[in-house]
Amino acid sequence: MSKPPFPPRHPPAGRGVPGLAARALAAKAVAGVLGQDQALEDAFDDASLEARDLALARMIAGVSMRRYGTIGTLLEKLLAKGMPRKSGPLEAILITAAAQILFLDVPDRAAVDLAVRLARGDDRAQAFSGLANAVLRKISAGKEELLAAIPPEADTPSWLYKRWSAQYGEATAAAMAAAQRVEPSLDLTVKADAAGWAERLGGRLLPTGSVRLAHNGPIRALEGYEAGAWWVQDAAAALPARLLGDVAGRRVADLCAAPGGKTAQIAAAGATVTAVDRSAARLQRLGENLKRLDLKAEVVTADILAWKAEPFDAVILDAPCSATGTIRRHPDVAWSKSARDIGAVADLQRRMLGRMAGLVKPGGLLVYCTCSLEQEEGEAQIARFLEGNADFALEPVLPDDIGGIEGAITPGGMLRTLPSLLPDPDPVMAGMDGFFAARMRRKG
Ligand SMILES: C[S@@+](CC[C@H](N)C(=O)[O-])C[C@H]1O[C@@H](n2cnc3c(N)ncnc32)[C@H](O)[C@@H]1O
Repeated sequence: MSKPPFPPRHPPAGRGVPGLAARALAAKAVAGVLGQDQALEDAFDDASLEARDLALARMIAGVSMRRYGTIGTLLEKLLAKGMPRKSGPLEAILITAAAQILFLDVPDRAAVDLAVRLARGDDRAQAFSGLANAVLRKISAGKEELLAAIPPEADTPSWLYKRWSAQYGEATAAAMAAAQRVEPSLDLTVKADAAGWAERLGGRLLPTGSVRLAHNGPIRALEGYEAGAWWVQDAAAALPARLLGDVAGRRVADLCAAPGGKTAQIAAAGATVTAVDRSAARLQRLGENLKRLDLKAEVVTADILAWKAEPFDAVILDAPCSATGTIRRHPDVAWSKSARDIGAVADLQRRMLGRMAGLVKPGGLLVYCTCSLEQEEGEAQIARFLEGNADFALEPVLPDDIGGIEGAITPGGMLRTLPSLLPDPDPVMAGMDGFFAARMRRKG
């Protein structure tokens, strides 16, 4: 599908028409991802909507991106002449309206009417408001039949699906694509008494130690948030720091640390942590998170490609990556990345890893991790690192390190979680992000 032109000129706020402002914001957010590679979440940062409308806009935009492949295929089928050119926000309006009709509990009539109003309110889209009305009514009238003709993998970009089939095999790629179509649960890492918090919050204690809740409302309203008893962290994201073992009393460097999920884990485990990140804004969030959790770390704003320090007992490097493992939580990532991005981040990761040897004491541990499903950013990086650093040896991940999920350990002894792991009869309670981690020890 073509990308919507920019900037979309949406009507001011649709004052007086209930629900219009939420739809306008959802369409703007989707247009931002598709046309400008903006992160979906950034669209909601400065939005001045009431909490209810903001939540609705987020939900509509989220499902629009999660099911963008399906919706795009349908629109291509129904628009005989393709998406009209120079139609401004029309495409984003259609995508977000189709998402409501097909996947949300919103009256179809309201979704269609508000989409037509939005189109009429934009000088580039208004000529196509009749077309929008006709297409959306067709979707509403034939939804079951239209959806039945689209395969589940349509919601994963084909370049990515091909890579996953080649890396993991067709059946696993299909299971991963299917898992990403479901809005995931909320996972928490707790400071202490995970079983007690699972019970108190009506959640479930996972074998890995995380607490899982079927919750998609505001986080701050949950018990224990203000008291700093837990933080939000996908079950898979909580595993790499566990590979450091017992860090109590150790000096540990957390590199590429913000917003601090792993810093909090390591500090809560009793280590003296140095958290390094080059983004001051993200480190500010790390500071706020640690303050709420009543945890401490030395915080350093620096580029780790240049940063020097006395060697540590252990180092964890959570390198910047293509983030393809986070698509179930951030479905926009699927549509804003390309194969080229993988090559670029892999090169940066290689350079970062190249500096790690000097930061680990003899006998100390190095854990490298990324939230990517791409082997160039994982297994291949470690193979290259070990080839060039004979004083490091892989220390294989053991089932006990990760709550016994043997399916997450590669034949080579590295951690490789997939969205299709942790199956559950309730799809919302299933799955985990795609993460890679390897543990290496520097010879003493
Ligand atoms: C995957 S995120 C880290 C997530 C974090 N470890 C956590 O668990 O919450 C990657 C981080 O790398 C940081 N980063 C990217 N390039 C960097 C560099 N050259 N030096 C230091 N930090 C960098 C980014 O600012 C970003 O915060």
